[in-house]
Amino acid sequence: MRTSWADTVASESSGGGALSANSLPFRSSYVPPHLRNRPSNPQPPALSPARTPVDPPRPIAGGRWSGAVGRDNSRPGIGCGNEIGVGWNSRAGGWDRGRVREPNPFANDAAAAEVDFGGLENSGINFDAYEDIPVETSGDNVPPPVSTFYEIDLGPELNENIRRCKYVKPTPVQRHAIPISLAGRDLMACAQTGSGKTAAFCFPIISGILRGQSGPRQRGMRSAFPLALILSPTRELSVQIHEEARKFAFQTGVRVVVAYGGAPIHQQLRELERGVDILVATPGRLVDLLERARVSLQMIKYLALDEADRMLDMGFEPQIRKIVEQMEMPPRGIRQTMLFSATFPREIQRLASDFLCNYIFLAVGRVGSSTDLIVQRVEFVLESDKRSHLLDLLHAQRANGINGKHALTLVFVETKRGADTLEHWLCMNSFPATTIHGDRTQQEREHALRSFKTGATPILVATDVAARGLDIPHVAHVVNFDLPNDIDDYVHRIGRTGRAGKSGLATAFFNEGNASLTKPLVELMQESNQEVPAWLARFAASRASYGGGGRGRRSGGGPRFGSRDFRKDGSFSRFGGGGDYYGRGVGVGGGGGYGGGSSGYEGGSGVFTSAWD
Ligand SMILES: Nc1ncnc2c1ncn2[C@@H]1O[C@H](COP(=O)(O)OP(=O)(O)OP(=O)(O)O)[C@@H](O)[C@H]1O
Repeated sequence: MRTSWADTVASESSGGGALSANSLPFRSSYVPPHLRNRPSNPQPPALSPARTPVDPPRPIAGGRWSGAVGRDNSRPGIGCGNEIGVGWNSRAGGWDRGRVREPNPFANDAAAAEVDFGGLENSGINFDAYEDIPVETSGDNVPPPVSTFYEIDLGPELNENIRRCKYVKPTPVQRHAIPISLAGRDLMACAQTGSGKTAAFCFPIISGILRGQSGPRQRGMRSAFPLALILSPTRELSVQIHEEARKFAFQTGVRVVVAYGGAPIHQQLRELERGVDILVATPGRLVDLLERARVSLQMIKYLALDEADRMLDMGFEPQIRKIVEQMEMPPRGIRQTMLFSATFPREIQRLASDFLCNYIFLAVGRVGSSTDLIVQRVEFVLESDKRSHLLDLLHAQRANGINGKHALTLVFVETKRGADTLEHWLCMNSFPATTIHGDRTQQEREHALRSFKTGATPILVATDVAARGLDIPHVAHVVNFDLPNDIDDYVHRIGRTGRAGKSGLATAFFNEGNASLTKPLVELMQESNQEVPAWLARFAASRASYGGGGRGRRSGGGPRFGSRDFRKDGSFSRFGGGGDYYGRGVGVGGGGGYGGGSSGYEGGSGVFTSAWD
């Protein structure tokens, strides 16, 4: 039987394999990391009564909120009460690893490595490609970056898992974001697609939980009390973050659970009942669990919003606001909040600042820019010619053997129906394809993604539900069969290729219907050192000359790449009270493609629902 490397390492680290599976004591109750050094407490936790924002959760003696005991003075939280407890709970020797029966989260990696991608795979992560990238930080007392993981005291278990993930050195966003978060600071971080943002927020959370000493929690309680909440806009992305976080938390005792819509809730409830330290969720399902009182946010210390600009976008913001402000979550300054995305329009930054306290703004590369590793091509294709043009591309790709025999191609279209008909047509023309969109059942969506990832159906036709965050190795080509109306959506879509330092190709079919995208597209291409076709440059110039440049963005004017941290714009009002910034009154609405169904998340009739539950 094949044994994975991670299995071997895991059995070595648990005592050289001395314990057989049969000899493992039955794990009768979930013991959170912060309790490993304590005598077991048979009493259920005293649940705090409902609190107002000025009445934070009751500090637990020696806990992070006490502010007096257990503080690591070398890394004080700044200004808002964020602070880090000392010491590695598991380091002190109280945790019996042999007690934890945990499926090996690295097992799928070993299986995936066996799929033949024609020599494409892991030719090595080339993060040197990011070395020269400009980095901007703003805010008070920004902690300095690190160069290696070992400069950061993440703890032995996490370091071991970093090694298992084969991460040799931190990516630029990790170099900056991890020390900032470990110092207890709130963070708004913008870094290019595929640059390692997931680890950048997961590592400090796991490390913080291992250091912390929160209140007790027992298995079988009706409500689960996670310490960290990671919200993401789509089910598939939540599943992916969960898988990643489980790898990072492997053998640490930190328990990660995922909750998302479209999947049976009872199974998720059972998982929650077994205890949870980090809850990864989509907002809709989370609200459901909160309303059923099956999850309580009272103990949340860490809140991370992945794809934060999407989470605070038009239509979604009220739900996030409800979760963050009306569901007993400790207020900002008590919890630590981290927002990550590759794009951060200024008005979304403004909204986001409501959730943050004296935060640091971090931009790795230009805000909203795309990585130079993606070769971007724009071709003029009439609507009526799109199918035959796509077929030509695919035939050429097949004939040239570009990127190996199982190179994956991701094709973005505007509508769910369009996705189905294109998939059918491709299959009829001997190009095995599958599709993912909001009208498919969750089971179908997950099956489609698996089939694509393994190369069984090397073409995936998708709506924007697949545009953000998905990390699918071997996507060699992204085709924008229908371009989005918003340049940020374009950035995220093409970011499904050219990840983790690898190169990729993105082809866009452009015609008069995409006129509003011309200017931002040309700007984006120029700043990513792409060759702009002469016809496109002329078209952009002619539109500019009669004032129809179009922004294709929601940003409401101003230079696109001016000040990155909106606090530097000078266009916001600043009120006292701990250095937070309020610029409300600038709406997010009005054009930009967010109501028209082209880039909305599966919102039929302008209603954004199905990707959210
Ligand atoms: N330090 C590292 N060394 C090597 N690989 C890494 C490192 N950090 C992350 N990766 C890998 O890089 C890939 C991209 O990471 P991730 O999905 O976190 O990117 P991202 O910045 O969140 O992208 P997106 O903006 O599209 O969501 C993943 O396969 C991840 O495992």
